[in-house]
Amino acid sequence: MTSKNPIQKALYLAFERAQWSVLRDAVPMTLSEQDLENLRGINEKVSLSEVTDIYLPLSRLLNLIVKSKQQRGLVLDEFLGQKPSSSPYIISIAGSVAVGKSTTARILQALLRHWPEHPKVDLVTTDGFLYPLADLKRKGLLQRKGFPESYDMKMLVEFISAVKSGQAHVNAPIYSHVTYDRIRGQHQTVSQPDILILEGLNVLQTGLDSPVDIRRPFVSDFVDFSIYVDAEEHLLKQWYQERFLQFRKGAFSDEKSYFHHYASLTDDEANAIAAKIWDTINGPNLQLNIQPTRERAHLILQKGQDHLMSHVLLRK
Ligand SMILES: Nc1ncnc2c1ncn2[C@@H]1O[C@H](COP(=O)(O)OP(=O)(O)O)[C@@H](O)[C@H]1O
Ligand SMILES: CC(C)(COP(=O)(O)O)[C@@H](O)C(=O)NCCC(=O)O
Repeated sequence: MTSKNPIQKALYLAFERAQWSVLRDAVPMTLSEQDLENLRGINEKVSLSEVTDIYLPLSRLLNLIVKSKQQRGLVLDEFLGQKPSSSPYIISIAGSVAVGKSTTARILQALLRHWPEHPKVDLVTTDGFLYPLADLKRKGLLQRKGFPESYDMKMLVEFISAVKSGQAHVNAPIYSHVTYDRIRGQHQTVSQPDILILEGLNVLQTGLDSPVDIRRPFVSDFVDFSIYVDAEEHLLKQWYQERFLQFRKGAFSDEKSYFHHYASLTDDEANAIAAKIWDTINGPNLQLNIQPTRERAHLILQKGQDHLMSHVLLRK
């Protein structure tokens, strides 16, 4: 739990890890060896107990919530005397840089696909909606990457609005952590999924947080269920540094990598650079723009040491 800004517990039903995990007993779904193998492929560091204790109960809860929304849609269609129409159910996942949003999103995508009510689950990350690197440099925003002003929010809102309205094919730009930039000429097409998971540090932000046009719709206007992944900042900084070291050994060795010049650093040097990036960009962004949105979420997943989930908080 982040001690500096305690969560308003009165807003939530709070579950300790053990209380939450027993809810998995009611999951009428088992994972085959192959499923487990596939989940391993998402992130080999994620433990099996994390999947069974935390993510299976969560996928069951989400399945019940999505089903009830789908049933409500059918009732509305009958009432209006119209042909069955459907719009994707949108789940958003917010949280700090390096908290594990994309890992959480990919596990949930894999589990939610198992439910017969919603086999088509797409995943989009908001990184692609960062302005291209050249624009960020031109606008002097390189040291503000990840801050609200570094995203093309108009483009993001138009994207999510088009998906929600049931448009047949909607394109999203793709971001590369290797080139540190939007990939030119490539996009991801979203074609009427049953569920869309939208993952990014900004998905709970509104224009009210920064001096931009407050009349325009926000991402959250199109989101049906929002999740915030939370952890104390000293852990987040440590996870960021660990990921930076991993990238240094892997992706940074690619000549196209934006951080290629870091590939030859010692571990200590790389750690110091990652700490500085954290202290000057990602840490301030967390404190100013991300953590203040936490209590807008329907569900908060709280992580402790080793990424283990310690508490689950569900909005009453
Ligand atoms: N459940 C988990 N168990 C172990 N390591 C994890 C877990 N989730 C994320 N990580 C690790 O933490 C780092 C950040 O995760 P990532 O999903 O890339 O975060 P984000 O998308 O929030 O920036 C990565 O090195 C990832 O391997
Ligand atoms: C692209 C990001 C804004 C968001 O990333 P994510 O939460 O997906 O890790 C972030 O990774 C980033 O580039 N931050 C700027 C400072 C840095 O970490 O290089």
